[in-house]
Amino acid sequence: MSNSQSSNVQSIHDKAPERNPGMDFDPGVFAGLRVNRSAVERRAATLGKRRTVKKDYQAAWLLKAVSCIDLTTLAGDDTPGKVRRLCQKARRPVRQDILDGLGVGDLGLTVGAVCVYHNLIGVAVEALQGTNIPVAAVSTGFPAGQIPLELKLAQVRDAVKAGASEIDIVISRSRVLTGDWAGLYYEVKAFREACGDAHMKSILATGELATLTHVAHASWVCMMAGSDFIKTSTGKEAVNATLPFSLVMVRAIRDYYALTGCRVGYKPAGGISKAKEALEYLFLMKEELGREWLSPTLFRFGASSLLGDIERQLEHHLTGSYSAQHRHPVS
Ligand SMILES: O=C[C@H](O)COP(=O)(O)O
Repeated sequence: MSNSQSSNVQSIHDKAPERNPGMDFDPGVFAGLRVNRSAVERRAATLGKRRTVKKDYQAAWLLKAVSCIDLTTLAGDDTPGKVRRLCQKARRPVRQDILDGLGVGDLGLTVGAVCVYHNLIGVAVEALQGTNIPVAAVSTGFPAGQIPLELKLAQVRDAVKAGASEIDIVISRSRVLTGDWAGLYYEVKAFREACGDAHMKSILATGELATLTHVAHASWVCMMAGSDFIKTSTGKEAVNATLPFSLVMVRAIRDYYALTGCRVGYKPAGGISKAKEALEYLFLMKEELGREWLSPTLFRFGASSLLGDIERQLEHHLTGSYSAQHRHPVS
């Protein structure tokens, strides 16, 4: 792999994060927007098409994907020990012998963040001391969000106090399903204020929003209310991240940028476990938003098992058994 390819992976990780100040609630901006499902699905299908790309570029893109992972554990059997092990992996996500084999030496490569439940924030903060890896905490009654607003706000403030610098909030799906866009805006804005200096990612739970038009409108409202990232799913819905949901959301991000000049990040999450899928998402970001969004400051995968497959594919890449099914047009 060339020096410029490997330094690209490291330098994107050191950029300052973007912030979104939000804007006044204005339903006129999105009310007329309707999403054509079949057009979106046709476009999504093209992202999954196989084409070949030079093996060196493939490895560089997989390393970039690693730097964009929110390495996640959100399970009932999470323990302090499990979170400490995850943080160790976050510090050195790819085995040194693989990096040496790729010719990139000591890249200083880490994942984008470690994402945990509220009660394990302190453990993760301690285990990541001395690194610049942020701790992300899921909040506001994750995953369903079915608790009172005061409890949600208290949870956000508490997570920040415990050391989380990224807060993944869940929106109230009922506000979307009943068309209460102003209610959604003021709720998310209150979360934004409770986050203080922490970054806020708003989880739409797209699989529970009934229509792609709702996904587009909810994306707009969350961005207007000051979300730094919009995120598809909790990983707990029946349908989580998909390319059609992603297309709708990144196009809303593109249009919000055109209107406000502000870059909002994107986080597909839930069920993304294969290197090939990661490449499809990177391709989507590059095609729809441009290279600027191919950075952990503006793009994250929420994933608990993706890193393992990427590491396996990088290893296969070295041994020459990198499978044709993983070739994909990402450069
Ligand atoms: O936010 C992240 C998701 O909960 C992770 O979902 P996953 O376990 O399907 O990768």
